Amino acid sequence: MYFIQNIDMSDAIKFRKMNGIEGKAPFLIGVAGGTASGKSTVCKRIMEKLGQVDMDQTQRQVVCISQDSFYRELTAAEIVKAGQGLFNFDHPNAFDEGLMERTLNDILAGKKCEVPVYDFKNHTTRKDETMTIYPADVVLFEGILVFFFPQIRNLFHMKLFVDTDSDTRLARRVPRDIIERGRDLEQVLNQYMNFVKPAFEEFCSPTKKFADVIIPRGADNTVAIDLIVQHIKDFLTNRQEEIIVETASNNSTPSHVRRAAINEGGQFKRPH
Ligand SMILES: Nc1ncnc2c1ncn2[C@@H]1O[C@H](COP(=O)(O)OP(=O)(O)O)[C@@H](O)[C@H]1O
Ligand SMILES: Nc1ccn([C@@H]2O[C@H](COP(=O)(O)O)[C@@H](O)[C@H]2O)c(=O)n1
Repeated sequence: MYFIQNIDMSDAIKFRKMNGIEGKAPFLIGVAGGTASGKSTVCKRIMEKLGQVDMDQTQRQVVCISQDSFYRELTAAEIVKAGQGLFNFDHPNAFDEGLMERTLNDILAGKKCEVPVYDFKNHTTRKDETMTIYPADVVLFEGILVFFFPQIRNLFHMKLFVDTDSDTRLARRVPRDIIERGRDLEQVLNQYMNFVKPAFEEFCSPTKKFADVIIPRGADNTVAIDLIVQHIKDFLTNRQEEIIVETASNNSTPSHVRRAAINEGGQFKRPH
């Protein structure tokens, strides 16, 4: 107890970040659910309730990544089909599973990562832009098929499924795709009937059975979101307590040396 009271908390957290790379992986949470079920909104609410949204992204303890970043590059012929609403973006083959798995493994190893930014209007990733994901304690990974691929599913420490009824999802998807994703009404409805709905039934809905927590009604379900937030807070508190105890027993390394050990490669390393 004496040790704990004499430790500067901010130093302790930095030390855990340096240590965490070689020691503890971030807590990885998968958030699946049908299109427009509210996956992104649920993740946003979780981040808000944890006070993470207005924070500089290099300082965040909790970060969120979308599976949309991992749509694979299309061939010229596929891009033409996509423009006509004839490409199936809801099939598992539309994703770059390898890149997704490598990125999540890098995140679990505490590395800083560059994640593609997806452009729904052109059906491609932006060539000139990536999003930097800095090491964090908790990482949310959301998308329609995040539980479909066993190698990826098995990486999650906690699995959430956002379960919103399909009429509501369609009613949300139509205006979103027209306003934000550059589609017209006919395109959205054709794509929904030909690909989105059948693929949801074949590939997404069956993955609900893998979830630890099912969230009916998505972001409207404040009780479920509060329970999840409390679970994350407990995890962060336990981790901080471990840091304090470890820092106390490791106190031979002065704090200024530990801080200086944050190297330029974006990875935090233990001092030699
Ligand atoms: N509980 C809700 N009530 C009303 N609109 C919502 C709700 N949740 C999400 N939306 C809206 O529905 C659309 C899809 O939500 P989003 O969270 O992006 O879904 P997903 O990430 O599952 O595709 C967005 O325009 C969002 O603002
Ligand atoms: N070029 C693309 C790529 C994907 N889609 C649709 O996006 C949906 C997944 O995103 P959510 O935010 O809705 O989870 C998926 O259902 C694809 O049909 C697209 O329309 N165009």
